[in-house]
Amino acid sequence: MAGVTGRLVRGWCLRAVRSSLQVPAQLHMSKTAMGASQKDFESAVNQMKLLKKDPGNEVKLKLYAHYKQATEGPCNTPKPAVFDLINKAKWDAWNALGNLPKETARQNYVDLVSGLSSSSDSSSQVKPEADRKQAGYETLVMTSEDGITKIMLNRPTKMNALTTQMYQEIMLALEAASKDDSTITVLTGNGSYFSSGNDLTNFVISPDELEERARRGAILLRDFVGCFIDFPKPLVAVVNGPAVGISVTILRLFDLVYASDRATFHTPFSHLGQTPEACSSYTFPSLMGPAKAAEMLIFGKKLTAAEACARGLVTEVFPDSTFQKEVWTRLKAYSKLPRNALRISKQMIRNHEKEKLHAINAEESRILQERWQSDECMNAIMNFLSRKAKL
Ligand SMILES: CCCCC/C=C/C(=O)SCCNC(=O)CCNC(=O)[C@H](O)C(C)(C)COP(=O)(O)OP(=O)(O)OC[C@H]1O[C@@H](n2cnc3c(N)ncnc32)[C@H](O)[C@@H]1OP(=O)(O)O
Repeated sequence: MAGVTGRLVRGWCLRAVRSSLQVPAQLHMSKTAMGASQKDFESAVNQMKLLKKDPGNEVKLKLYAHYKQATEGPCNTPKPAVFDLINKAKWDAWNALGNLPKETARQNYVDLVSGLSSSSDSSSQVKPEADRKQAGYETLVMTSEDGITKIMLNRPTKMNALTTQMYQEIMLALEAASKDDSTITVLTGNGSYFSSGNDLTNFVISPDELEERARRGAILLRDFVGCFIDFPKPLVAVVNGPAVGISVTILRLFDLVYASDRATFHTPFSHLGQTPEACSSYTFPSLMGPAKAAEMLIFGKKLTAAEACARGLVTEVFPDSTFQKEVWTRLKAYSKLPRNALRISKQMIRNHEKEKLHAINAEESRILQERWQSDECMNAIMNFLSRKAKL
């Protein structure tokens, strides 16, 4: 395996802390945080060994921190060096708990494990409707009003970068929206960004996991994009700010794309040692011609909203100061149109290409699976995570 991969993951000693690194997707800190006995805690630690599903780094860190706090008390070890990314992230998470009492940390750990166990009991990937409402979404805000279901990406402090959990929640949200009684479905972002694309910390893994994680990543990508290809109702992107990577390429699978004049459109795949996804290797050249598509997808040229509109990727651009008001007024009017007519017309427009898009999606995902294991890709991620490079 590539040397740089080893450096990237140095310190993420999964086996040593295995029991403390598995955290549920639905985290609920106990309000009665003093109740878990040492026996409950030990049993929770043992339960972790049986879990198969990886909940993602962000949640793993939370459980790691509570485990350390419960067993060792407040963090008083030296802060790891800035390039020791994994150990620094772990140290930060533990240190952030301050003087949280050991008993509270123990209870929180038990609660976390219990949530994870119940979520991993579910064998099907898509939960029944009632369950989903109960579980809610951690990374999205989903609302339904005036015939419009709005799915809002909700990690504003991370520029709505897409974690594994987020991809999964978006798929669940789309599935729910496809079945609800709304007319239109909207995807937008909370905060200043629409989305900064794939969360690059998704790549923080141990070297021996790389091949398997790349394989699972490719399946996730294929399924995620597949949900957009098959989405049966009018789908609208309300691009409230800059969009990067997959949050740009996916736009061609929407029926309307409204953008603030503050939005930019950036696909820096080559800079990241990666290649296009979301069918953009086919949809972009057919939309804007191969030369303009190459400028974006191969050379990573960042477009303004006006340029993206001129290339047909954006339907209409609005001044940022009136963006929300104008867009939602327009969408509310559209949502009063006959629902079935809208749906059937959308399907008539989209159905011609569906099969082809699924084949392209599968091929792009396969190619990315290889790219993610390359030195080029790992070096680029390393540079971003160590703050040597920004787009
Ligand atoms: C399984 C499916 C895979 C699909 C394949 C998809 C591919 C892609 O989407 S490729 C595109 C990937 N995205 C990027 O390369 C963007 C990386 N981010 C940046 O270059 C910058 O963060 C920025 C230009 C988007 C914003 O810069 P700035 O305004 O200076 O803000 P910060 O960099 O300080 O960001 C605040 C905070 O958010 C974190 N963050 C932002 N984007 C990402 C990201 N994509 N991945 C991980 N983290 C991200 C950033 O690290 C900061 O975090 P803190 O330092 O903890 O505050």
